Amino acid sequence: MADEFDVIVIGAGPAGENAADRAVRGGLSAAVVEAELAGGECSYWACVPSKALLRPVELAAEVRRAPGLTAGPVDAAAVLARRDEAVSHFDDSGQVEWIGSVPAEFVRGRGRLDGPKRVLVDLPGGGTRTLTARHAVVLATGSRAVLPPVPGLAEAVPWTSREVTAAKSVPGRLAVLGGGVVACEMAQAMHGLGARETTVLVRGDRLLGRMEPFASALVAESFAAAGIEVRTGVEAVRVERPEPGGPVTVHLSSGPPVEADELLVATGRRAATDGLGLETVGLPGDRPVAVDDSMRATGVGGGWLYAVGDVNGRDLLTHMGKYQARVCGDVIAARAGGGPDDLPALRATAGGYGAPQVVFTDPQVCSVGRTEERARAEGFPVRAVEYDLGSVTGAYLLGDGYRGRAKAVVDDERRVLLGVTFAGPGAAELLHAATIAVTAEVPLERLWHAVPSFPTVSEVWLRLLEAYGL
Ligand SMILES: Cc1cc2nc3c(=O)[nH]c(=O)nc-3n(C[C@H](O)[C@H](O)[C@H](O)COP(=O)(O)OP(=O)(O)OC[C@H]3O[C@@H](n4cnc5c(N)ncnc54)[C@H](O)[C@@H]3O)c2cc1C
Ligand SMILES: NC(=O)c1ccc[n+]([C@@H]2O[C@H](COP(=O)([O-])OP(=O)(O)OC[C@H]3O[C@@H](n4cnc5c(N)ncnc54)[C@H](O)[C@@H]3O)[C@@H](O)[C@H]2O)c1
Repeated sequence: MADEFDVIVIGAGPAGENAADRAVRGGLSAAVVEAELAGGECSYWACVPSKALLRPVELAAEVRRAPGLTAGPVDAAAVLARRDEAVSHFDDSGQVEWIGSVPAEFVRGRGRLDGPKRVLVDLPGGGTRTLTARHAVVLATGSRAVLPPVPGLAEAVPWTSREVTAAKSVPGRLAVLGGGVVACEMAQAMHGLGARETTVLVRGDRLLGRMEPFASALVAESFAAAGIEVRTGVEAVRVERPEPGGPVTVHLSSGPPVEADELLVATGRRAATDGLGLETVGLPGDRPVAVDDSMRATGVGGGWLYAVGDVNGRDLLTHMGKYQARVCGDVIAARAGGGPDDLPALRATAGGYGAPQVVFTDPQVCSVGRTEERARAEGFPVRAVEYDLGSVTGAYLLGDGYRGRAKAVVDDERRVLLGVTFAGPGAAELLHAATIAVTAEVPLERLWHAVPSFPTVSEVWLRLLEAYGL
């Protein structure tokens, strides 16, 4: 059977769904092809379950900081049950229905390119369906966890982000390889749910290596206080697991080996391009699909191929993938209709200076724009100011021993913000104000008139501006 649509989207994660939605809003027809579950990694094995696991752990920490309240042990079984609800028990019928309501045609199966504007879908029951696109094909296939080539690691069948977010029980002893976002969030969630011996094995010299160093230090301090062991400067050199599912031993470049009941590997992700047929359109199949700011794949004749979300390797974050997808769907509709395709709203430029991101640890770490190190490396005339969040009355009132810090990186000539980082319990909701200030390049002299309410944590904005000299 051959079918023709204006736009064919491969991958129904948050990015693919949004690309289809915007293209249809622009007057085009669309088909969305999905090999596993509509909603993608984010809904079932990433953002949603990880935050469902973290929230009670975070709340217990909040309660412990509040005088007069007592936090009992977290009921792991209840938290896992709530997580199951949050992932709809791996039933994607709600998402499939939503795609139908766009309206777009949902096609279940594994899609692959077969030359320009042609997509072959391997159907779950066998057989292949051929789809052709009148205007565009959008790749939105996401990313997959990487297993580094450590001897014995693959044979040990460790957990990746998929298994830890879908865990049916909590191991007593957990070793975590990696020091990035997945490692930190999941170490904290599992430890809070009962993994009494949790050991994080970090190759570099600190956790969250892409964040401001003070944020890494605050998370490390919190982990130490909670009893999560962090070993920095260590490489896994060999992994042993004599019995499938039994204890696992990680041998390290220095120091004693770590024995655990489960090993989580959280050492980054790679674009999901396997078997996607990129070679049939002249693209390499072993790397993210490079795109321009309209999300059009570079190096493909005719300009009909686009890539949004994790698969283009730009910013591996759901909100950034969805943002790219809105631009992509709109720009495809504009180009199909012969309208102007170069309006500012038709270019995804937000990632270029540093995407907003929240790490949902306790303390939360959130940042937007450039770190001081990056701003200096890019040659900006930088002046950075910091302030102790715990000294802000609104933060002090949140609980005993509130620990946090904020930093603003300022372009000292233009007197606009290049980046902002907050680390502290409940800091996540501070981030969007920073995102607006950084994105809109609000001059500090204007920001001075944005008066934060008393007593809120946002008063740190005033303190940062005072520290700068206003
Ligand atoms: C543990 C964890 C926690 C995270 N937490 C957050 C968070 O809190 N906030 C945040 O912003 N980001 C978070 N992320 C990142 C976020 O999950 C990704 O950035 C996001 O899912 C990317 O969306 P996407 O649509 O590009 O890809 P995905 O969500 O990966 O969706 C891609 C879809 O394409 C399908 N697919 C792949 N190949 C084919 C094919 N050939 N044919 C048909 N279908 C195909 C897949 O089955 C999948 O459904 C987290 C990631 C992890 C691992
Ligand atoms: N809250 C959120 O926004 C959130 C949560 C989870 C994941 N994510 C996104 O998902 C993506 C993937 O997360 P991640 O934590 O897997 O990747 P990451 O890139 O954040 O961290 C990977 C870590 O593994 C280390 N590493 C790499 N190779 C290694 C090796 N061979 N041995 C030991 N350590 C090694 C790196 O130094 C780094 O510390 C990130 O880009 C992140 O933005 C976002």
